[in-house]
Amino acid sequence: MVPPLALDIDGTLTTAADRIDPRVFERLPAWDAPIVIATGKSFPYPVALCHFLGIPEQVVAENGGVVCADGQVSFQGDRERAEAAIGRFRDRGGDLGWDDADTTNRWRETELAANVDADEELLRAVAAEFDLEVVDTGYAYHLKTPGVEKGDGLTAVAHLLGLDPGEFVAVGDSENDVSLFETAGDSYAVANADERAKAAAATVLEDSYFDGTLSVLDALQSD
Ligand SMILES: O=C(O)COP(=O)(O)O
Ligand SMILES: [Mg+2]
Repeated sequence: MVPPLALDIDGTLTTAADRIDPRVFERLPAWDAPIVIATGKSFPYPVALCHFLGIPEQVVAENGGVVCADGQVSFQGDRERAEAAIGRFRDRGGDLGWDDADTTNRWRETELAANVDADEELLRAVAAEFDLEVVDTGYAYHLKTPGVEKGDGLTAVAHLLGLDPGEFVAVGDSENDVSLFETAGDSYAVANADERAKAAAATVLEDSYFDGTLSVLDALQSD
């Protein structure tokens, strides 16, 4: 029997070119245990991924800010505080680095994100003034409420599914996956992972991006 999975998106289900690896569409729907998609992206992205994979909408979005499973959704974190902080960031000349549509933040409910080209030092200074924290995923800077974490989201989803979070195997690539690795029973960092993720994972994989994730799926299926 294969274990339930907690999978990050960016850097983990993607290629080096930031696309979903096409093999995700073969392997995830065929997985014979629950899958939780745990991401820093806003809620519609993992929901759409689950929808088009044809798997249940079991999702941790916004780094733990949004949790969805069993037809229920809950929220943690203070978007208004993040908005106030971004107001001050802009007053001091900061720019989040998105276009007018800002599809990165448009549907965000509990935190806000800046482009990796944004002024990190200014963002961190403003975050400290508002008792917020900045998480660097390598794909964006997330201005979030401390204590809201993917790992707690996984615990919430697991309980909704009648599972223990320790039954899950987690795969991820960046510091926003550290809590996921600490919560799951086993954890893997892909080879492209940042140093914090590598230090927190039980195993650092030889392969990068979805090649690394696939090596975990193959090994779990042959156990
Ligand atoms: O939203 C991000 O910055 C990264 O998303 P991820 O958690 O799926 O890697
Ligand atoms: Mg990632």
